[in-house]
Amino acid sequence: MRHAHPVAVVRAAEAAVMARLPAGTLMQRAAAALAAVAGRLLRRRVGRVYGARVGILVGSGDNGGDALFAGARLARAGARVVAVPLGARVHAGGRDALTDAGGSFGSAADLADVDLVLDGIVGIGGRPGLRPEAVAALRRVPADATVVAVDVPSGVDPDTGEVCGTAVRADVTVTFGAFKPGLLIDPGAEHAGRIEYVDIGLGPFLPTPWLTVLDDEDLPARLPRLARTADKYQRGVLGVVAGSPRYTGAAVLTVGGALRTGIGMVRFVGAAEPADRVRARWPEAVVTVLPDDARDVAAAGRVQAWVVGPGLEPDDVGHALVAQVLAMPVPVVVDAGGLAVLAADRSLLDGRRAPTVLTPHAGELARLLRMPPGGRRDIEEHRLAFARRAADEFGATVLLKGTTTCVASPSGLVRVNPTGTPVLATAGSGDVLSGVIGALLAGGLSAFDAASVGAYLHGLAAQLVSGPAGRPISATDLWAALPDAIPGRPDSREW
Ligand SMILES: NC(=O)C1=CN([C@@H]2O[C@H](COP(=O)(O)OP(=O)(O)OC[C@H]3O[C@@H](n4cnc5c(N)ncnc54)[C@H](O)[C@@H]3O)[C@@H](O)[C@H]2O)[C@@H](O)CC1
Ligand SMILES: [K+]
Repeated sequence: MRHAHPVAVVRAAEAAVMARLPAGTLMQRAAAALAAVAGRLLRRRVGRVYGARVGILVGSGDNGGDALFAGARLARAGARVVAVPLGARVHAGGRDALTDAGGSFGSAADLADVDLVLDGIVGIGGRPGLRPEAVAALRRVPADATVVAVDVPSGVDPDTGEVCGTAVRADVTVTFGAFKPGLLIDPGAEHAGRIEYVDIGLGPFLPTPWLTVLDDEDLPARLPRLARTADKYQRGVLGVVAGSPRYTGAAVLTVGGALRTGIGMVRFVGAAEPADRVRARWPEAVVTVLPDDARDVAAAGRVQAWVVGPGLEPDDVGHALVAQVLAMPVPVVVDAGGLAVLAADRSLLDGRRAPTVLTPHAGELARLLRMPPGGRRDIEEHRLAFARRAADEFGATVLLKGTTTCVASPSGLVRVNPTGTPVLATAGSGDVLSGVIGALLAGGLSAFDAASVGAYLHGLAAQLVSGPAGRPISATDLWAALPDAIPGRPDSREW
């Protein structure tokens, strides 16, 4: 599992480590690793370091210092290194090291033919946005040069991923001591490119992280355990309240997402039209058709978790359905039309003790939070902050969909999903996701695990069907790929 720490935490850990080490040790560790990555990239690009052309964009702080010391190492290996100062001063030790090693200082015009650029304009000490001289220098960097950001791409807010104005777009970001949240969340994540993490020894001084990213190896231990003796009821039963006479497909997609994630049974509860569609496509689902006034959802039978909302209309019937489901003392996923009902009547969450997972995209969250027009854009630019705020305000686990899906728990933890792909931006893919999360909840996962593991599997399934070329997919393609996205469970050996 990767984890990230905000700047204030990284600074405190750095101070604690620096107090125990000779001055400059951390910067040398950072510079050595940075030079190693740059050397590798140069060998891949031009076959060697000797004679390769390297430009360094140097700001006035220690980020520039890292870049200059790394540049000195590359110059000693024979690279032709030119540094372009962009601030009021440059790191003195780094300046001397570079010139001693045979590197030089020049102007932005000297960047015209570089193979690789080190972005040492600002790191964790920078405010978002770049000054005009930095923007002008970036324009002189050849479009095909390899760009390596030092610690963070300059212009990206390391704590939030926010970008205001121009920011460096890196091929690789070499980050020191800890991932910063802004490297993992768009738009910052997109600017960071591939991230190379360098351990400079901060580990013992970092607190338990509140922001994490699941990796492949984290999955098996986080999936519902499939005990040898479990019957279908013990394995988990999910209730799905979805679809309306107008939107019938959402019900089919949600039930399919749940069944293909692995579950004991799905009980579908809804209006006659979606119920017919579900019966026809998923004969394994147990279907209950509700009367027109939508009374008595609970009479459908016992379940361990509910999904409510895909394809529901936020009318009186929708309200009655969401109210009944949220009144039951089991975990509930609220999606789509269910979120619209909640936005209009937040009191439906009053007194609820069992876990709730809300799965809005930015527009739905703006309505839930009753933001003024433009709220959606605000949320997209500050995804982390709004996901956490909503989790706190609603006392629910909030999965904010988007370019980087963030899952926030009411206790302040966040998981950022690494498997998202733009091919998932297609109608119905959210309905499948709610079924996946519902199945994991019914299987006994916590709300936070169910939402974050669900997002992970959903993204991986999309990647599997769409392939490395990113072939277009439709939501129903995810059904077939879900079983392949689910790794072996730890106790599968029992079989
Ligand atoms: N503190 C440490 O222990 C270590 C720090 N390291 C490096 O040091 C960096 C932090 O260094 P600093 O604290 O000196 O801060 P930075 O170098 O990140 O930036 C601060 C400097 O940039 C200027 N600045 C701020 N915002 C700007 C903007 N938008 N445009 C242009 N200039 C701007 C400031 O006036 C200041 O001079 C890290 O990101 C990392 O690269 C590494 O050497 C590892 C060890
Ligand atoms: K930088």
